[in-house]
Amino acid sequence: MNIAVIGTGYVGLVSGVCYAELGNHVICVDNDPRKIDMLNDGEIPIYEPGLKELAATNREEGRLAFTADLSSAVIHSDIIILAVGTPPLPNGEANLDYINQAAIEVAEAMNSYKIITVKSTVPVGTNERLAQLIRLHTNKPFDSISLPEFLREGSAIQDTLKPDRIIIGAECQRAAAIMVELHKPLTENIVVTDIRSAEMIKYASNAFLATKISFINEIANICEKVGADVTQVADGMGYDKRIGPSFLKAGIGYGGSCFPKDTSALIQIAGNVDYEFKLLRSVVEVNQDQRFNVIRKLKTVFDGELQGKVVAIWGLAFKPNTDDVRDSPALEIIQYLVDHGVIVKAYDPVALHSFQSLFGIGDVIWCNEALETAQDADALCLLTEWEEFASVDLLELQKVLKQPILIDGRNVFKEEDLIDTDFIYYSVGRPNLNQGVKQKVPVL
Ligand SMILES: NC(=O)c1ccc[n+]([C@@H]2O[C@H](COP(=O)([O-])OP(=O)(O)OC[C@H]3O[C@@H](n4cnc5c(N)ncnc54)[C@H](O)[C@@H]3O)[C@@H](O)[C@H]2O)c1
Ligand SMILES: O=c1ccn([C@@H]2O[C@H](COP(=O)(O)OP(=O)(O)O[C@H]3O[C@H](CO)[C@@H](O)[C@H](O)[C@H]3O)[C@@H](O)[C@H]2O)c(=O)[nH]1
Repeated sequence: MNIAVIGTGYVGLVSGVCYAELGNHVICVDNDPRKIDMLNDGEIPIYEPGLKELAATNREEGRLAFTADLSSAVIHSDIIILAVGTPPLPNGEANLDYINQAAIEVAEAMNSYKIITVKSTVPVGTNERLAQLIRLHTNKPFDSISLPEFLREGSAIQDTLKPDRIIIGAECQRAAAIMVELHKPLTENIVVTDIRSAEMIKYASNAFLATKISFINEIANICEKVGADVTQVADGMGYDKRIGPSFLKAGIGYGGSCFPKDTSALIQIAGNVDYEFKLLRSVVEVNQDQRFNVIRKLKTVFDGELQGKVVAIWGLAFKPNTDDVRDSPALEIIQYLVDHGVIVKAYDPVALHSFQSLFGIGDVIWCNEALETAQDADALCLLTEWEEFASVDLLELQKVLKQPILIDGRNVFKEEDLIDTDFIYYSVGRPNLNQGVKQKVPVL
């Protein structure tokens, strides 16, 4: 098939490259000419393992191209995939300006029948509204498809080439059949639904996963008070097939460009039809507070006095294997520390540059290496579970810190890792370790 993908963010780029990998001819379009120049120079604007190599192969083999010329991409394609951003508005609703604009541009460029597919996450009813908008700008025939995307950053290629399922929301059976054919090589689990249900499946899935995370974080908070270990609890729960083991990692709460925005948007979608989504409101509230456990633990070890302390931060991205810092919990944690007179030293193996631009010059000491960050710090907080941190020599780390205080926001270390160290160690939902395993202390 000839496919035009509009928008070269995570979703547009990864799905464009993967459709090319399946043997289709793909033109990826962006209205940011710097992105297109980078892509045409063989660079990839985002950090995503394996993407650069896969893009290069498909370009070399003539199946993948990048352009800022939306019209010519539309003219030469049978399927148009809209993958532009739908970021949150201040009230939590999805901002549909980009997708409206992209739809109009596509309509104005149309020269013949097209299948117009929406991969962006959009509120229920948006596909129908976009179809009306398109009809106002063209008299050429088209069919609408809702094709929600479920990839995760950091494992986006694997998620796209081997998805758990493909959801195709369609009114027209012929267009649905073409989309089924396109995705057949990826999975047997292709579910065709009506358009509104497809739109809802995306929000419901993200909201459910966010609920699992807030649930386990609350269990972790209770574990801390009753002396249980949340990692063992989650493990024990996960064997129940009805529960499953995934998304039960307690930590500092979820971040990223999707869960925070999509949970807020779903609360708004419900509110717009006069339904208060109480459960999801609580999920968001729990998540918002969870990150501050790191601060509460720091306050406890420093007897409430943070002013003038040097705190090292390991990990800025909202999860490992991405340089995306959108809605990363690290942002608020660091801002709080800076606002309360803490000298913050921060490091991330990949996301440092995206993060730096969000802070004032001189607010934070940015470091290029993990141990250098910890040097002479009064405490170290681990906020993203990058592989690199798990393999650090803890005796070496203890030596460079001014005080051996480690707040592990992601439960990276195990009790046995701390044997022979003098760390005062706080993690999430597990017994605190005071001076290695020598003394277990009551939890905060
Ligand atoms: N990031 C993810 O992991 C992920 C996963 C699943 C679904 N989604 C959803 O997919 C959508 C895209 O997310 P993203 O993170 O890739 O977005 P993004 O904001 O990173 O990228 C969007 C791109 O679209 C371009 N763009 C905007 N308007 C355009 C236009 N008129 N013509 C051409 N290009 C245009 C922008 O320049 C930008 O490069 C969102 O709705 C998001 O919720 C994201
Ligand atoms: O057990 C867990 C799992 C995840 N997280 C956190 O949850 C956030 C999101 O993680 P993840 O879901 O792996 O990454 P995303 O790339 O944001 O992917 C989510 O959001 C995408 C955008 O909608 C969807 O496509 C994906 O299916 C959905 O998993 C991160 O901050 C993680 O640290 C936890 O705290 N505990």
